[in-house]
Amino acid sequence: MNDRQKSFILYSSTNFPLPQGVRLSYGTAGFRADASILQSTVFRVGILAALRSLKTQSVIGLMITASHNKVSDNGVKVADPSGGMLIQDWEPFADAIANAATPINLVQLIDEFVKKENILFDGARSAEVLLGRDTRPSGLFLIEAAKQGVNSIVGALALDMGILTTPQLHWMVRARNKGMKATEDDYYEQLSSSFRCLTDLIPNGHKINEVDDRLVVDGANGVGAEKIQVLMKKLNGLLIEVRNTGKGGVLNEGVGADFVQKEKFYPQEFGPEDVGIRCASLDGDADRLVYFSVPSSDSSTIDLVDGDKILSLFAVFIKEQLAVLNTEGEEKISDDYQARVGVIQTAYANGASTYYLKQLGLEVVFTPTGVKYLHEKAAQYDIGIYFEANGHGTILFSESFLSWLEERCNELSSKNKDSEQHKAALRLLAVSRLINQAVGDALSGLLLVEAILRHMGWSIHKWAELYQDLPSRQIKVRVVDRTAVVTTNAETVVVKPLGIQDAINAQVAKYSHGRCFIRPSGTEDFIRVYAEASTQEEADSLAGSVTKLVDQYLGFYGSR
Ligand SMILES: CC(=O)N[C@H]1[C@@H](OP(=O)(O)O)O[C@H](CO)[C@@H](O)[C@@H]1O
Ligand SMILES: [Mg+2]
Repeated sequence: MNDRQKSFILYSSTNFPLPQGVRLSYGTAGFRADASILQSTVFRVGILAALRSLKTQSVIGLMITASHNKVSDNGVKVADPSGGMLIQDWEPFADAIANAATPINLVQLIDEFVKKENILFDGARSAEVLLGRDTRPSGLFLIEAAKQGVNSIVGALALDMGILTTPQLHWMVRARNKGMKATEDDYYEQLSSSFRCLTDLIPNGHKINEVDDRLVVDGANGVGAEKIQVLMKKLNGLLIEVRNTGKGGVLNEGVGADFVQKEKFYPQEFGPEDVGIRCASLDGDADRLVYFSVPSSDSSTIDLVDGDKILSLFAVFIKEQLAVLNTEGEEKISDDYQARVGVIQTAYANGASTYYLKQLGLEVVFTPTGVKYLHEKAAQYDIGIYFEANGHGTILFSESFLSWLEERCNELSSKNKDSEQHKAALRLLAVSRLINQAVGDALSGLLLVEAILRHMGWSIHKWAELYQDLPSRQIKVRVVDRTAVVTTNAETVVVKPLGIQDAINAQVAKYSHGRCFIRPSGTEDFIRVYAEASTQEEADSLAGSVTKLVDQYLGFYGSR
């Protein structure tokens, strides 16, 4: 870095002093904190995004959101050139600059990093960062901080894309870097045209009745509520009633996918009068999706259709289409290709879903919690389907599989356009265009669910009955130091503190279908205890006894 560049950063960073006593870390989902202390962090992440763009010679994304957290919080995360999360190698640098005490320290850290990464400032290169934010009021001043951060790198351009869902920004970054159409309108166009393609290919006779046709969406009083209404205008024949649109309600307060999945209770503006209706819930930045229905008018709980069941629905459909494509017969395709399909889950996936998916003959693998791990694993397959139980997930298609599929589709089309094989190939191609290839996306996920339910002729109840969830219980336990817990095997086995895993095993052995694990949360100061068993009482009791073990081994601070 030359002196001019250094003094540029030095000068602009004096406008964004680090608040006293603040220590932040780029966790599972970027930096998150009370919005009032985030300006310096966002400014610095703006610098990081510009450097990442210089390094990769690609467009980078910067999103201001705190997802399902409360409205007074905010956060910032970076989208890499592929549209995925920031490469993990850069996270320590993000941590270091976010916590640099003075502008001079900051410049020093950047200078060292630029040398280490061999980032060239030769004037021939430029950097471009797309900025997006959710509907939080604090997004307005934080986006200004981000712009100044980007602009403090000579030759870097910050493009403010306005209010977007997180997946829309990731989608745009990916599309820009692939030289594809990349505006917000292009996003709606791609989703709506591929949805139409899927519904046009629905086999005759699969009609669902009027009640099952109705879909009501909880927009979490956030950005997804507005965007889904824009999308809906482009779709013929899919009527969506949107509630919790932000007018009158507070973002994520008693609403949204996180609330619905964790509390197993209907969100505000929903209730007994919605018995039997297919309902869906988005989170605050619309990258999570769950479905639910209200079983009866006197019920105090809901029938939750979580990320595991969305995954299962997608897996059933993909498997079915692949089987049709590979059928022996007149239209047998010349160049057979056995697509490697992988299903990726975390330890929080309900055991019944894993059992179901394995019974279907699918390869199921586990990764640690956090979509960056699931996404990375899914990218190793021709078709990688991943979901967290909380509703974040997508389906990734490999480039090589897609180009094979396109060729086969052309071949089949010239032989017999109406063949079942041709239709299956068209459907798989449409899924690859509909479902967001960059990151989990509630809007594209919702359209795929809707298309598949129509294809199958299934109601939400029929879908919910794919398998019966095993009763489970999650408890958050506060301990003296949660980093004292070290896990292995996709977080299912504790290696430290010594002895606790044997004690957990001894408890689990007492229950039929018992399963239990503990891990430190990556986003909150808690140890999470997860337990599953044949009955709710047993799951509660197993979680309770393991909570006691956590208190015993790690120091008691209280749990809830
Ligand atoms: C049990 C659970 O829901 N964990 C969530 C939560 O992570 P923790 O590390 O468990 O705090 O937040 C992550 C980011 O949103 C999400 O990826 C993950 O699924
Ligand atoms: Mg989210």
